[in-house]
This record gives sequence, structure tokens and C-alpha cells, in this order.
Amino acid sequence: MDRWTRPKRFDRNLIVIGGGSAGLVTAYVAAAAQAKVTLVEAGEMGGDCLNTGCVPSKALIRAAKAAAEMRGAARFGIVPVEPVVDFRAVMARVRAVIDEIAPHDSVERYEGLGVEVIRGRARLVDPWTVDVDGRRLTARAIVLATGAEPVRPDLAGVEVFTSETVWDALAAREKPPERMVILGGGPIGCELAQALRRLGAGVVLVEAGPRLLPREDAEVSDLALRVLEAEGVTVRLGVMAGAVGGALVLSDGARLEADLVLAAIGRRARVKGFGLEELGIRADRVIETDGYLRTRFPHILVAGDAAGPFQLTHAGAHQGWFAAMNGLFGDVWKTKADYRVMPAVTYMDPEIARVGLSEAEARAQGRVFEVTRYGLDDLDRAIADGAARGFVKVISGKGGRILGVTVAGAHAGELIAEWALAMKAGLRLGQVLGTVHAYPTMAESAKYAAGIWRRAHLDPRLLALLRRFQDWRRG
Ligand SMILES: Cc1cc2nc3c(=O)[nH]c(=O)nc-3n(C[C@H](O)[C@H](O)[C@H](O)COP(=O)(O)OP(=O)(O)OC[C@H]3O[C@@H](n4cnc5c(N)ncnc54)[C@H](O)[C@@H]3O)c2cc1C
Ligand SMILES: NC(=O)c1ccc[n+]([C@@H]2O[C@H](COP(=O)([O-])OP(=O)(O)OC[C@H]3O[C@@H](n4cnc5c(N)ncnc54)[C@H](O)[C@@H]3O)[C@@H](O)[C@H]2O)c1
Repeated sequence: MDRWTRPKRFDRNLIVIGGGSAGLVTAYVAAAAQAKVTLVEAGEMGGDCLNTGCVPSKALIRAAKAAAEMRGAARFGIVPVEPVVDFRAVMARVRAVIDEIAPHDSVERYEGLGVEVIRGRARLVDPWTVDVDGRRLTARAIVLATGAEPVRPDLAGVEVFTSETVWDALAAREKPPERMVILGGGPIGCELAQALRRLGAGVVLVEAGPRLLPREDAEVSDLALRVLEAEGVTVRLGVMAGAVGGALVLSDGARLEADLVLAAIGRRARVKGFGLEELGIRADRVIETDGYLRTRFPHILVAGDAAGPFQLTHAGAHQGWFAAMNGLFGDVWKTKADYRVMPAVTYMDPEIARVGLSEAEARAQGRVFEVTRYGLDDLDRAIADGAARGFVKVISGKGGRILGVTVAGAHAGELIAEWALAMKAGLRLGQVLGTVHAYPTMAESAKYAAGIWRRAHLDPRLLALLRRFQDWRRG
């Protein structure tokens, strides 16, 4: 720190580098706190989520669902049809959805909220000064919200696309690829494998580890595998892809012909080329921070994918509040980023959603816990909807304290919100059970899961006593 002299005055309270979900929220929160804040974005406003991540993937998934419903209509007594997929029109809609959402993240919107937005590449010159294409700005605090980029596999001679480039490659095609290889069975790989398969692509999904979605419990991975295979995705587990003479060859010797190779093998923080090394700010897969999101300089903070560990849009937005507050007020008052209740959803069909601990995580942490399962094949609404597959799995502690919930099933991404609220509010399973849920809804699954937990905790002595009492009352 002694190498640099702190300016006596600053022209801004806060500079935010990066206009993705994390940077946008950071800037907005700072402006709401009446700070003079400047947001610098080198590429597209909205970052990864809007332009190459959540939004295009969810739009594609919706089109794929329409195709799957047409194929699967027989179970409703409707003659099924093989959909004619106009792939150009599908990709045009994906683009149109991005364009329709773009105003939410636009320069105009944020300027209206009191944020100064500068389009250009930012570089840290010293711990308080940012250079944007030759223009120097100073600020009391700086938030790095520079996001993450896809990890690229070492496949010499093979053209490999990533989530950053695959959308243009798909949009340029008349038809979905007949032979698509997707590397990586995480959320991106699983979501896109199913969606593109449903739209008519031939898909081989290659996962180096022994199961898909390795962050989830094994039964979730099994469900994802069964679903993908049933829909015609070829899943290869436990193999690595390599390149031999420009062709894709798996570690078991299988040679894969591919029209399009997509790597979805993880994402790492963007850390190069904007002055971090020169300031000695350490970074590997993410930029190193403390619990307050501060780097080794307490006034330089990080939010979003660049900070990790979640790499989710709403996690970045959540961190944005802490980064803005700790950046603006950290010298007098600071607060640790709170991750206890962080939902995550993989938008396969059925959706897979979790908040809090998985069973494996509870075990790894040495927690005393119990597992309650409720099968959605029992739920009236799920049966009526032809969606009677999946489960709710609750990890609970003493007295029904909710430690974590996984929901795998139709609308799981919506259902997890109730569990997130329950956890945030410190509600126990008994209170979920005591809440009236409308009939017939998928949300009733929460009440039924809580009911199973309750039944497992009934006191047999009290039941015996009650039985005797009722017998006595009959005379
Ligand atoms: C295919 C796919 C699907 C996804 N689906 C979901 C989902 O359904 N739900 C979910 O929660 N998450 C999802 N994600 C993850 C989500 O997109 C990211 O977690 C989120 O976008 C990260 O936001 P961020 O603000 O941290 O970074 P980014 O959105 O990457 O924003 C960083 C911004 O910083 C800019 N920048 C970088 N360096 C500089 C510099 N030196 N100067 C100026 N600007 C700079 C970049 O141009 C970029 O716009 C998905 C990701 C992918 C790839
Ligand atoms: N619905 C969502 O919330 C959503 C959707 C997409 C992405 N994301 C976020 O984006 C991030 C990145 O997603 P992702 O799916 O790219 O990464 P990931 O890290 O979640 O999964 C990558 C997978 O690739 C495997 N892998 C690694 N190297 C490999 C190789 N050489 N060959 C084959 N497999 C290999 C890993 O074992 C892992 O299963 C995630 O952290 C996730 O949080 C979220």
C-alpha cells in the first residue's frame, strides 16, 4: 500500500467495473445511498446473464419444451405430432427475448437511477484510480464486478465453442446440429443438452466425473441422467475428451464426430488485463476476498462471478448490496455477505432446485440431521398435470429446523422460493405444515413433506394415551 499515495480528494464515491448483474445492483444500491457512482462497462450492458447466459438459455429451453409437449401429447389423449422445428425462428425468438429484456439493464435506465455509465475498458492504475480508455477517474472505493469466462479445454485443432460464442454459431444455422458434443455435465451442459436434443439436435454429453450435476446429491444426478437418456441424449460419464489430429477422442478411445463442440466445463473469474496483478490482488478461479468481499485493499471489493463461489445471477445481485455498502461505509460500519439462504436452480425438465444444504454437504459438515422425502408421484396436481415425477427432500435439524431442501420436479424453481423464505425467516417444518396451501397446487408438496416429518416425530406414548382416552369416551 505504501507504494501508492492515497489522493486527498476523489471525484467519485464509487467506481464499479462491469455492468452485469453484480455491477448493476452494486451501482444502483450506491446511487440509492446518494453516492456519486460511475459504472464502467466494456461490452454489452447486462453482461453474461442477459446476453449469453440465463436469458438466451431460458428462451431456448422454453422453445424446446413446446416441442417436447407436442411429442408427448398422447398422455393427454391428444394425437402427438413430431414438431417441425424452424430453427432460425427459434434462434430469432431467443434474440428477440434478449432485446425485450435489454432495457432493464440499459444505460438509460441506470442513468435514470442516478448512475453515471461510461462505455469503455477499465484498468486499475493505482488503488484509487481507474483508467477508462485514457480517461482517469478516482474514487474512494472500487468494486470489481468483472464476471467470469468459460474455461477452455485444451483440444488442439478442434474448433470449440463456449457459452460466449455458441449463440451466434447456433443462430447462423438453418437446422440444429446433427452431431453436437457438449463437454461438461454441470448446469450449462445438462440444460443445453436437453434443450437442443428436444429441438432436434443429436447430442453427446461428455462428463469427466462419475455423475452429472456433481454439486447435487447422487439421486439428483441419477434423475438427470435418466431424463437425458430417455430423451435420446448419449451421456458419457467418467471420460475426458482429447484431440488427436484435429478429431475429438475420448479417454476410453472412442472417436466422436462433431458438427459443433460446446465446452461447458466451468467458468473462471476474468482477472487479466485490468491491473490486478500490478496491485498484487490475488486471483485464481475467483478473485480472493474476505467475508466482507474486500480484497487486500479494504476499499477494493469484488462482487458476482468474479468473487464466487456461486456464479449465479441472483448471488451476484445479492453480493452487490454488500459490496456497495461495505465499499461506501466499510471504514465505519461493515457487514459480512450472508450466503445461508442461496437458492440455485438447474432448468432441466423436470427442474432441479436447491436451497441450503444437500445431504452430502450436511454429512461433510458433520451435522446432526434427518432426511424427509416426499415423492411428487403422490401429489394430486402433479398427477393431473402429467408431471408426477421427482421429489422434495428436506434436510432438517433439531425441532424441524430447515437446513436445506432439494426439489426435483415440475416448477421446482418456483417451489424453492417458499423454502427459501421459510429458511430466511427461521421457520420450522411444523410452521410449513401449519400453513394453508391451496389445493391442488404443486406448492402443496411442501406441506406434505412437512407432514411426513411430523408423523415421524409423533410420540408413541402420547398416541397410546390418546387411544385409551378415546376408547374410554366411547363408554
Ligand atoms: C449458459 C448460461 C446459463 C446461465 N443460467 C443461469 C441461470 O439460469 N440462473 C443464474 O442465476 N445464473 C445463470 N448463469 C450464470 C450467470 O449468467 C452469471 O452468474 C452472471 O451473469 C454473473 O454476473 P456478473 O455481474 O458477476 O458477471 P457478468 O455478467 O459476466 O458481467 C461482467 C461484466 O464486466 C464487464 N467487464 C469485464 N472486465 C471489464 C473491464 N476491465 N472494464 C469494463 N468492463 C469489464 C464484462 O464486459 C461484463 O459485461 C448462466 C450462465 C451461463 C453461461
Ligand atoms: N441454472 C443455473 O443456475 C445455471 C445454469 C448455467 C450455469 N450456471 C452457473 O455457471 C457456472 C458454470 O457452469 P458449468 O456448467 O460450465 O460449470 P460447472 O463447474 O458447474 O460444471 C462443469 C462440469 O464439467 C465437468 N468437467 C470439467 N472438465 C471437464 C472436461 N475436460 N471434460 C468433461 N467434463 C469436464 C466437471 O466435472 C463438471 O461436472 C456454474 O457455476 C453455475 O453456477 C448456473
